[in-house]
Amino acid sequence: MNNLRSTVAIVWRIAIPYFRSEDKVAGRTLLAAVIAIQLALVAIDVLVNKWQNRFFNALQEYSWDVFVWEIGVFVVLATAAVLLAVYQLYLNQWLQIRWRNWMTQHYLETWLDQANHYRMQLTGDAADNPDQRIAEDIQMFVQNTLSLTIGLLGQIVTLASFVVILWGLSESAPLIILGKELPIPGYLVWGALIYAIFGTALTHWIGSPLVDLSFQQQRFEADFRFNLVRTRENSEQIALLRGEGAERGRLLDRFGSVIGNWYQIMSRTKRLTAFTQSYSQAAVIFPYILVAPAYFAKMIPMGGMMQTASAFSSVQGALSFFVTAYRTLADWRAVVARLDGFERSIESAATLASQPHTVDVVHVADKDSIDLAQLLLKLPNGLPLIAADGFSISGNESTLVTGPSGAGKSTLFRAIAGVWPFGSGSISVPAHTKLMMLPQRPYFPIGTLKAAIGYPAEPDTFTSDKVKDALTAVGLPQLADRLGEEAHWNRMLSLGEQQRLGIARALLHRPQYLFLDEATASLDEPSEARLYRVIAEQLPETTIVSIGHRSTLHAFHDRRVELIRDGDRFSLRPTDQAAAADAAAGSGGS
Ligand SMILES: Nc1ncnc2c1ncn2[C@@H]1O[C@H](COP(=O)(O)OP(=O)(O)OP(=O)(O)O)[C@@H](O)[C@H]1O
Repeated sequence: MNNLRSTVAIVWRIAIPYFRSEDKVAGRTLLAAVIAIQLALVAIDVLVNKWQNRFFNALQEYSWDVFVWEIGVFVVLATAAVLLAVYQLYLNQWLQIRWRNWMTQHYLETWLDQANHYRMQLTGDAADNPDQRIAEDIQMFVQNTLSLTIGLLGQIVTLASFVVILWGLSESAPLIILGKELPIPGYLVWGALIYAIFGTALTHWIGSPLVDLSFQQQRFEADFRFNLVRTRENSEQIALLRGEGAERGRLLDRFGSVIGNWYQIMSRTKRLTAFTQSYSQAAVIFPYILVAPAYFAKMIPMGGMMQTASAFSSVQGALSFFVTAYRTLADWRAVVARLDGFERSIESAATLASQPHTVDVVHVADKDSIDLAQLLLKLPNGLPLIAADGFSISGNESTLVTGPSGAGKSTLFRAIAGVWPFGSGSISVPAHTKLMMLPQRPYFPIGTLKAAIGYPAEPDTFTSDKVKDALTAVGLPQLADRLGEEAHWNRMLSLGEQQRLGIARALLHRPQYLFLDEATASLDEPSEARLYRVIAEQLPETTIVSIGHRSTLHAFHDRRVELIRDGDRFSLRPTDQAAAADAAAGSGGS
């Protein structure tokens, strides 16, 4: 029960924002229309039930005129039912796509907001495969929430309407057992109720493991798909390493989980279907058995018996809603749990950035330096990585950061960019200043070359001439004629070419601070030197901060700082101090 209550609370939390959003008028109107049609359909069911009484009595009494009239009545009722069903589905689908559209936009916004997507990965992300949650789970959530709630509402109204009819029929067709009349008021209603309670309890007992199995199935499917995408993305490496065999094994391993879980679902579903099918087959005959004695005792006519059977099946059907919808309910609860986990994961990634014991990145007006104060960067597991205090990167003073591999140079850049939350202390950066980070392997979205270079700006932000100039400046004039070509540029260009494109991006964006994290390391030294000269010429106002291991880079920077080991962490020191520290350590050791 608690479980059900918490699921309903979660569904409410996930579903209600749409009906309060800017699209609320359309959403609420469509929902109201779908509900109104559902109620109208129940009303038609009630009319058809009463019609059955008249129709079968006309048959029994060989009354041709009444028979023809009732056929006409049926045609009208059936036509109305068909039209209502068609428009209910149409409006339902319309509501689904609007709701899904809103939820997808909302999820994309919060997931991509303030690097939440990145922090979610860092924290070991409880929400696996966000792609699946956004692409598939939202769609399933919207579709199943609508079908289940509208279905449930329809069944409640059906129940209320038919219980009254069935109660009345119980009086005209009293219960007769072994020739004796048993005066139980509303016995047909009680019969339907006991039948449905028994069915629901057994269904739940047999089917409850399906919720977990369904959750796992969706996860395994998403894992398998994600690994296929990774194989496709890294196909060159796999081909060069002859890794196809290993890859096949790994993929089949993942697929094995899909299959294994599916077999469990099959076996559970088989048991559940065996029960639900027997249950609904028995439900066809059950009301006839109850009222047959009264019919054969000639206490009710044929029409009365047919009406009773149909009313009984409506009440029993409504009461057995959970039996028939169990499989959908199991899938739906799994989807609800997955979306809930995703929302929580985004929320904790967002709060992680603003917690008191994290790195505080403050934007200060009227200053032109980046200052690190009492900064201690940590790994996600809490171990210290880098300490820096009273350290500044002044505007217009280019800095080269060096240090051993794994010392935390890239992490320092991540912290300055405001995406590394683990640690304490503060980093103040000038307000309204454009910082740009260029990693060793720049990212280019799949699309036109022009859009890929200008990323993350809108594709038309830079004129084609400007982009061509930038390409020529970085030594890629041969790409200048291909600006409109769509491709997967990360896969198509060499790493050196990608790094040149990265610099072209910086030339277009003209940031005040440009952080180059081994962003030219794949180029030969003369080409690297040429690129640094181009940056200095074309971006004279830009402060360069580089990470690099080559000594040839020294010439292009005003000062050097080094990360040197200091106990369990690395400290940031200007190289003259670092050299002194090294010398001291050396003399101490000898
Ligand atoms: N997401 C992460 N989760 C856990 N540990 C991480 C994560 N990112 C980085 N690290 C660890 O932090 C340490 C510093 O990594 P970082 O990439 O900053 O080093 P680096 O000095 O730039 O190294 P290199 O010169 O080899 O590029 C490494 O030990 C790395 O394994």
